[in-house]
Amino acid sequence: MNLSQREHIANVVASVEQATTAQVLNPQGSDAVQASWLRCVNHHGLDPSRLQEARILPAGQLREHRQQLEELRFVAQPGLDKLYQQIAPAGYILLLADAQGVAVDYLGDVNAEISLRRAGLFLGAQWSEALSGTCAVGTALATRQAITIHQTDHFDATHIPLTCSAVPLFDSQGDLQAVLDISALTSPQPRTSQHLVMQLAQQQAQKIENAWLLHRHRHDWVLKLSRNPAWHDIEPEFLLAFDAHGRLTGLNPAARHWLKAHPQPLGLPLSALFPGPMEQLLYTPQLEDISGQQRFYAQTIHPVRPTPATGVTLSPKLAALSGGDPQLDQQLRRATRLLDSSLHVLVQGETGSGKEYFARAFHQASPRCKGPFVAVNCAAIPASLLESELFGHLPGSFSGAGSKARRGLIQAAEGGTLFLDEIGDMPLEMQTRLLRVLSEQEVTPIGARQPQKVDIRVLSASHHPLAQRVADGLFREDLLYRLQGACVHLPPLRERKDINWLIEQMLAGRAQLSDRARQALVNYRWPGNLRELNHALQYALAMCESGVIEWDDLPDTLCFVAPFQPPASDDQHEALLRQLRTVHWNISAAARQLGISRMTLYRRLQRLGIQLPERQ
Ligand SMILES: Nc1ncnc2c1ncn2[C@@H]1O[C@H](COP(=O)(O)OP(=O)(O)OP(=O)(O)O)[C@@H](O)[C@H]1O
Repeated sequence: MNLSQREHIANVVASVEQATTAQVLNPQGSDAVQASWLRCVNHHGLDPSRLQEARILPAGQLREHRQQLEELRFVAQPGLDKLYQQIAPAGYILLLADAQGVAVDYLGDVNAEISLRRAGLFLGAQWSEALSGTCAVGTALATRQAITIHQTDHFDATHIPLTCSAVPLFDSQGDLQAVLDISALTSPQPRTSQHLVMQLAQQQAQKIENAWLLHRHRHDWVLKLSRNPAWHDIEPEFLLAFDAHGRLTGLNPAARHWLKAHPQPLGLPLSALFPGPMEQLLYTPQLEDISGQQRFYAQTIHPVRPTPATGVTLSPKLAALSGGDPQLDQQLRRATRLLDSSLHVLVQGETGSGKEYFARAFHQASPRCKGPFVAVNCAAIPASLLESELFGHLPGSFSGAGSKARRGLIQAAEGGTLFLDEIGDMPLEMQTRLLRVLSEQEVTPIGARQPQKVDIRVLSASHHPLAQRVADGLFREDLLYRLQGACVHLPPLRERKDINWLIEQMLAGRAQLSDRARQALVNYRWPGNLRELNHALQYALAMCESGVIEWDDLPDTLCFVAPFQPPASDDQHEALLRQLRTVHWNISAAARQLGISRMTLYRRLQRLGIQLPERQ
């Protein structure tokens, strides 16, 4: 450890002590760097006297992080290249980090690779506050603000030669997804030397956000708005994406700021922002906002027609859910396209149609597969317990909370997927809390003052039509728009063309089906869908003794339904009577000849209405 490192550590320790005291008096008193040092010590348990080398993720893990941000990386690439050309001559490097602080893209001088790698200015470096202390990427992620962490602003004395300027990147849903960072191994001492670097990073970040929105919403209408006509074509100020019904589906951070009076702008109708019908608004070159206070130069980008669904290869984990049913395959192709996005997904389908089964497969196929899958049935947990189950609580925070803190299921799903079944049954006040979790990516356990960061993807399902719940005032519309970032619809079993495949899957080679039994299964309407089919087959497996499931082995509900009162039953009746007569009504002998058990034969007799002759 050199002298300047020792001095730095002493300074951090003294500042944190001082700030801790000051914070008691004035919680808002500390600046961003000092606030971060405090978080490092008090929240992340870091010790400034323990120097940490830069951490670089192994290639396998890095690949996963890169894949998760594939769409953004693809869109950002030209902008990153251009920015690097501007900064490279001055000795700077460029990093694109994901929301966990991992550098997933890197542009730097190959001649300085060894020093850059050692300093962590390299692909795969982990720059979260929790691991590396105060640093531009980590602190930008923690504060959701652009920040320069210059030399001794760093918490860890290892990093004090560096200067780093980072800008958070938000997607069109307002979620912080990445950080753009410009760094250098050495720099002049005054922090003002970094002012222009920060300006460059901010300008490029804004362009990347806009390009990402235009790419992601290419199938929507996008309204470009500017207050200044000269720059309108070059750099529009606000971007607002709308679906075909005129509902806001995405917006850039500037537009979000403009609409800050609406805490949850997604889902707002265009008519809430501008007077007049959508068809007219989208073709008007100058717009006045609904308050009549602001005028904009406007231009509309028309939706690109979606590419044919057949162009997508199904993810194998999702492909395993279908035996080739065209309706389901189409939904699975759509789901495959959603895997890498962070959109929350609403899964629709009748009871028992496999919504939870699908949700598990989706989680397994998604980049979150290493994280947990937590399923919650909102209707099965009493409303009085649901809140603490979901959000967790501190000891003694309500009567019955007990003396121990409890981690909620939302936090249990950290880094993974939360499946909220029967979400339509969630009480309204809890919907408000859930909305906050989704929009802020923070959860506040009951009784806690400080929210805690969470990173979850929510898949939800409901047998209530949610639009109707909204119309009845029982479900928050803004929450619905959050949850249905995308929808997947699972067809009912009666419409599926792959029932034979499903049957084979569920039987898993444990028995075969007679033709008649198969026919009954295929003809039945299956109000309970896959669950009912599974139960019927389990029942039949328990009943059948010969390794072949006969019609009689199926549950009664299947054998006595209208579509399957087989016209063949007269023939069957006659054939069975003939057989019984030839063996003189010896049930065991008849069963042997038919290759079925006596029990099955008795059930068959009962169904066909054949009475045994009275014993003499
Ligand atoms: N793809 C599948 N392959 C085999 N069995 C399946 C499949 N999908 C669902 N099942 C069976 O159907 C049952 C019901 O599935 P699941 O619980 O996913 O339905 P659901 O739509 O979530 O039901 P609910 O609406 O009642 O919540 C499962 O327990 C499983 O036995």
